[in-house]
Amino acid sequence: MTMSFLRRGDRPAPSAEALRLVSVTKVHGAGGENAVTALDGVSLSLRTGSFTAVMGPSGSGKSTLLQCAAGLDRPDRGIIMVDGEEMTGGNETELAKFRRRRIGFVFQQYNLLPTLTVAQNTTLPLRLAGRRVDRKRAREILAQVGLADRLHHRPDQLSGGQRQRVAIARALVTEPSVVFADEPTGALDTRSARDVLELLQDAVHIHRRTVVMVTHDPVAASYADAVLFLADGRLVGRMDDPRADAVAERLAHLGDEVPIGRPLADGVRAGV
Ligand SMILES: Nc1ncnc2c1ncn2[C@@H]1O[C@H](COP(=O)(O)OP(=O)(O)OP(=O)(O)O)[C@@H](O)[C@H]1O
Repeated sequence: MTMSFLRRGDRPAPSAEALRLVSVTKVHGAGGENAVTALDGVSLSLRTGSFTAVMGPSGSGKSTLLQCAAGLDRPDRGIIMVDGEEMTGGNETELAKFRRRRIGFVFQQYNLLPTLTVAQNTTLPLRLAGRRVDRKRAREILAQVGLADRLHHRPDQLSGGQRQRVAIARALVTEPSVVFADEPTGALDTRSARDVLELLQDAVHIHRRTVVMVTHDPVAASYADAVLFLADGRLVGRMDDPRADAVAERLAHLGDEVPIGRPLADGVRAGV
């Protein structure tokens, strides 16, 4: 990697809130006989410049949480605020605009466009948002993720780890308030996974982005500043400065826990 990254413990000063969820509920198939409550009154608050992992058993609602928090899906109830601005109001066009301005995504399967070059994939969100494409900035950001010499390659000429680094550059190019990563290391070998996780750490600790990452992997989660644990659509625990072995241990006992947080006057739960 070409970037250095700060040691854990070198935290930014306490600051503004990047993401807030208030009593967010999502029912898949609402009204039908197969309705599933995937999120059940989830409230949380994440500060700007934090790196949070979301973990929980299969079916606990992690992807649904990410999709709702990122504005890719709409909750049935509750409020989502990004940088103090409510995302949950408005129509589809407004929501898409909001997302393009404020949100970045990294997916497990990269989701790069195969016919575009690395540089073109990276700047695509700027073009979609009708913003000026600053090629120098794109080159800089690709250099930061170690791909300065791959600008004109196409995705099928890259390794999985390199593709995911393009996806990170693409997520960061718009300088979003929050980057959501859904199993970003799920398809990678150990070494490439470490590179990707270090880049996400850099985005947080050097560039003060806010990252929320869903993962099944306790080692990946240990790169975050904190882990939130979900079970049955509810937040049931939080671990600061997570170590992989402690995360694995907590995951193994998740079913034993009760939802955390006592409702506060404004409806936000304490402790999350
Ligand atoms: N489109 C859908 N229609 C019906 N039910 C759904 C839909 N999407 C998710 N669910 C259900 O909602 C619950 C939460 O799903 P979700 O995908 O958010 O869980 P997850 O924690 O991300 O799981 P995994 O770790 O297996 O990816 C599950 O019971 C799932 O079956």
